[in-house]
Amino acid sequence: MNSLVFGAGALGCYFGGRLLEAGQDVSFFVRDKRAQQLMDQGLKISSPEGDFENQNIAIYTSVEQVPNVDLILLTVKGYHLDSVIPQIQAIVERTGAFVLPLLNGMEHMEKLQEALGKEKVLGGLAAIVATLDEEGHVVHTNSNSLLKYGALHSEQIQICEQLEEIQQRLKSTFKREADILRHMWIKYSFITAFSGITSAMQLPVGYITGTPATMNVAKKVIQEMGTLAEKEGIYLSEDEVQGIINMMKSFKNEATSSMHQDLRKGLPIEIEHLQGGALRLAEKHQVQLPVIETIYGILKPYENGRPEY
Ligand SMILES: NC(=O)C1=CN([C@@H]2O[C@H](COP(=O)(O)OP(=O)(O)OC[C@H]3O[C@@H](n4cnc5c(N)ncnc54)[C@H](OP(=O)(O)O)[C@@H]3O)[C@@H](O)[C@H]2O)C=CC1
Ligand SMILES: CC(C)(CO)C(=O)C(=O)O
Repeated sequence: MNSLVFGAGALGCYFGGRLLEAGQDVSFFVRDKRAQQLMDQGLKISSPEGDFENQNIAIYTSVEQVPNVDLILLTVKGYHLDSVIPQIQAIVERTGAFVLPLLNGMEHMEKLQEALGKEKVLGGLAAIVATLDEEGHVVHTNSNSLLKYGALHSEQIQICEQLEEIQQRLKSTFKREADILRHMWIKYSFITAFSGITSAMQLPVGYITGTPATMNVAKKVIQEMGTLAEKEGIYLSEDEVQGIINMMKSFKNEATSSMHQDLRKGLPIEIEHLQGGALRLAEKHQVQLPVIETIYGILKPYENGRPEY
């Protein structure tokens, strides 16, 4: 299988690196600055699952350079999505590749399906805590990594089977899920609470789990996301809702969301893609999400980085 990682940030380099390590044919679609950095420094991963380094990765910066690929791992941020869709579309039209998006959230799914056709877009999510350091190397900080994927159309069965075959050679866990949309909604519910509240508090998760009033806010966000999931045809059981709450408790007190980390660094945040996306879906279904709406309102000024005043 020949894969293209579109967006060589923390997630793309981590999973792309693991696929390379397993002997897969992998290339990276990047912008000029990142291309230079990867050519100068190579791809490096520092991880509890094992360090990895490759000094000679295949890099493309224009759609015309991309060879025949079977799978595109889409690992840009939500706020990049609209600008990359035409490029993805051009690659898919020429190569027939399937797209496995690993972005948090759900709004990208409909946009990608509209642009590429439902048969081309798999379901997927990533559970990992990773970031790029100042040299552009991946730093993976939790103990393991998990990539979940699954078919959303009968034409995707074969590519899922091909992904399953790779698993035994991978240091990361790639897990095929029959009900991938349910898993995506669980992750979306978790991240909407986790990212929104850690960013609004500007404090790590221990201040959610250790403060009953704040934990109550998290529970309300998760309940609101449950209501939304149900409107989208995914019923989250009480056990699943409790599982999402437990997920928050499983993090070390000092851990925090990537949104909070980005906010601290003055970088853009995925507020529109995550909380904004939930509100747009709520409007479509005519439901109210008052707690998410409040968090969205508090964080919106930080959307493009810390405002100067
Ligand atoms: N990091 C994590 O631990 C996790 C992240 N996620 C989700 O995964 C997604 C990606 O996150 P993450 O990897 O952290 O983000 P990063 O910011 O590290 O990476 C995104 C990459 O996309 C690249 N990109 C943007 N536009 C283009 C373009 N036009 N062409 C090529 N490359 C482009 C950026 O390149 P450039 O350098 O040029 O800006 C950047 O390297 C997000 O939705 C996030 O919420 C999910 C689970 C865990
Ligand atoms: C929770 C975490 C770190 C990993 O799944 C994540 O997705 C994020 O903070 O954006």
